[in-house]
Amino acid sequence: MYATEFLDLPALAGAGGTVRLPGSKSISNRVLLLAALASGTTEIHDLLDSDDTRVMLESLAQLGCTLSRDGAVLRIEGLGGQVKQRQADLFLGNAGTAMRPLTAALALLGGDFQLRGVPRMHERPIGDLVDALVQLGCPIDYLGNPGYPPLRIRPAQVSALQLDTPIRVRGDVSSQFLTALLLALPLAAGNRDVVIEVVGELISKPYIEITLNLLARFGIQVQREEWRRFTIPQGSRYVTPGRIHVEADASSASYFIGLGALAAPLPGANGIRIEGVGSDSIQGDIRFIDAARQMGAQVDSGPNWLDVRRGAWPLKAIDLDCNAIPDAAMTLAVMALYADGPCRLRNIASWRVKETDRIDAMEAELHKLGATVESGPDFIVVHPLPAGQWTPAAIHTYDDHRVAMCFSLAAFNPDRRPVRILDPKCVAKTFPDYFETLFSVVAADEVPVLCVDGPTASGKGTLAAELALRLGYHYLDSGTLYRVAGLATRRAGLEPEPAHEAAIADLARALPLCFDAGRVLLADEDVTDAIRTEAAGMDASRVSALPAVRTALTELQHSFRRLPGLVADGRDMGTVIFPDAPLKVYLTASAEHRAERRHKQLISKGIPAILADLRADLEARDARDSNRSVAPLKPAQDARLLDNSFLSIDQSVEQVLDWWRQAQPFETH
Ligand SMILES: Nc1ncnc2c1ncn2[C@@H]1O[C@H](COP(=O)(O)OP(=O)(O)OP(=O)(O)O)[C@@H](O)[C@H]1O
Ligand SMILES: Nc1ccn([C@H]2C[C@H](O)[C@@H](COP(=O)(O)O)O2)c(=O)n1
Repeated sequence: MYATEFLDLPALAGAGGTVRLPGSKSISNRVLLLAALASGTTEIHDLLDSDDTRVMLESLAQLGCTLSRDGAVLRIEGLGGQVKQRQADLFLGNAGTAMRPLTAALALLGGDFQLRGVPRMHERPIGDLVDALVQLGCPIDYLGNPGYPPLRIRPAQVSALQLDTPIRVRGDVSSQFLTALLLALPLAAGNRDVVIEVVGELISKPYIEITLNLLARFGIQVQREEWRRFTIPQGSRYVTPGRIHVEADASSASYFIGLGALAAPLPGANGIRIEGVGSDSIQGDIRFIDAARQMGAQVDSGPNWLDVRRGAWPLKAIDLDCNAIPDAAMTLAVMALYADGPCRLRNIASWRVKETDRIDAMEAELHKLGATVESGPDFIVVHPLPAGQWTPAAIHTYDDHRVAMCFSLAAFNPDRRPVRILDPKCVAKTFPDYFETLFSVVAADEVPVLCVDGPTASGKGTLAAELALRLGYHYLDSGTLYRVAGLATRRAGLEPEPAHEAAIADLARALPLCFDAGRVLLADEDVTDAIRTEAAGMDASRVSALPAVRTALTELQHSFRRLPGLVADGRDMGTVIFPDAPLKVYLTASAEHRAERRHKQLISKGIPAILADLRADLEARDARDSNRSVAPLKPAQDARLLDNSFLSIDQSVEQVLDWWRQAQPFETH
């Protein structure tokens, strides 16, 4: 996951390949609650691991559920309709799929519970559900604003519940209220039928279908009359299915369906294959494929896979009732930028009470890209954005995972503008590895590189590693490659000198090198410390002066240039290896400061060192590195010079980040 302040997506040029998506959030949290309410052990396969499922799991554990993990399998010992802990203070983050169903279940289980979440959760309505539960006889108090969490649930007597008349609940604000009642009320159906009636037009019906489907898997056969009346038969009892599999998230699939529809195919790949969800899906958002087809995508499907390719191009404009696919429909709003006319997405009032007011959010952010957008209480119209009119934008994500994910599709714009996603870690709600997955199937014409070159002990490695962390970029410490080549040379019994140039180059070309969690492995041997000695540095400097060795290591260095970007440090990053890098920094410090730093560094590791010797060694190394015939150490013509003799590490980092920001075209509004 990218836990950076922002993530810059360079202009993307094409897509192709296979993705396997994480489990469905809606299914995961329903299954967790049902497994907890049932008697016996449920084995859940491929459960989503994300913020929203984590808060549900933590709550169930607090209530006394025993949970155990075995790889991708989670086992839950069900509570059999009882909670072990009758008092608990539960934090549910911003997970509506946890807050609503747990409210209903805990109201019926009897106990003293407080349910709270993040500030946005306290702005998301729950009054209609609470009204229905209070009408039943469950005592629930608002601890903040009436109609919204946080809540306090006090013990109710199941025998005293008012079950003679149907329980009435509104269906036109959030279908989660009905889902919550359907999941919980089997607890009260021991001696009588329990009837729920929906008031108003029920929205997001496919989510109710998921609920009914999963209830049936846990032994509860709800009788449905239209979408107005639901009867839980007398004697209903949760029965664990023993083993249950969570299919991949159909809403998450929408980004990759959109990607296949709008991205030019990569050579050798036949569009995008999505694994884990397909035509057999019980999720309503699978119908997103119909919308994508209407826009021109070619979609083939099997029971648990989808193949998506670009069909009509530009995409075709649509005018669509999106009530059944509210979450996935956000993806359509970004696809609309590539359509042949304005796209109208209707019946999406529920967007206003989701993680953020999604209608306002989408309008504001699409606007930043340069698009013309109109909106109303329950619709949005997005006009296509022609070439020449795209603006590089920093997309505010409102702590809303879907805003972050759908706007990644804007990086395919014809003007080749990069897109900045602010607070990219918000995707952790449902798809923590979204951007990593995206980068595995897309290509950019130009992956940005930030180069840091300079003499030894100037602090290049320290600076470059921190920059990579802050930007979410890959990191190449090119000196390591020469150090390992030097070590391999010694191990082969060779002197690092021109007489052995061809043999050393052969060794360098075939180095069995692997980087693993900050360690450097050479043919499975950890050589991290062995290559850091002063002698190893000197050997590295000597092999690096051999032209054939430099050529042998060029391809390996280029292979580090991967999405979303690279920070590379060395001697010739800006001059030879990545001459097109948008920012090159030449980092220096006086020999005196560098020798002192190295001295401190070695002493802190318990390695004895003499300051004067170190200074002499580093000056000798600088002289060799600067005077060799190929790729000598020198600033690139367009490099920014930074002497950090009197700067702290933080000051150097901030200075370079400042230059980096200046080199980017984003305006942060
Ligand atoms: N601006 C700075 N101020 C003080 N100390 C620094 C600064 N930058 C780096 N250092 C310290 O200097 C030492 C050497 O830094 P580092 O290893 O990053 O240098 P380098 O240029 O990558 O060296 P080499 O080329 O030999 O690999 C480290 O102990 C580091 O913490
Ligand atoms: N791009 C590079 C990186 C390193 N070298 C050589 C020269 C250095 O003295 C030696 C070790 O590098 P360090 O780990 O100290 O950065 O490797 C080079 O020629 N080109």
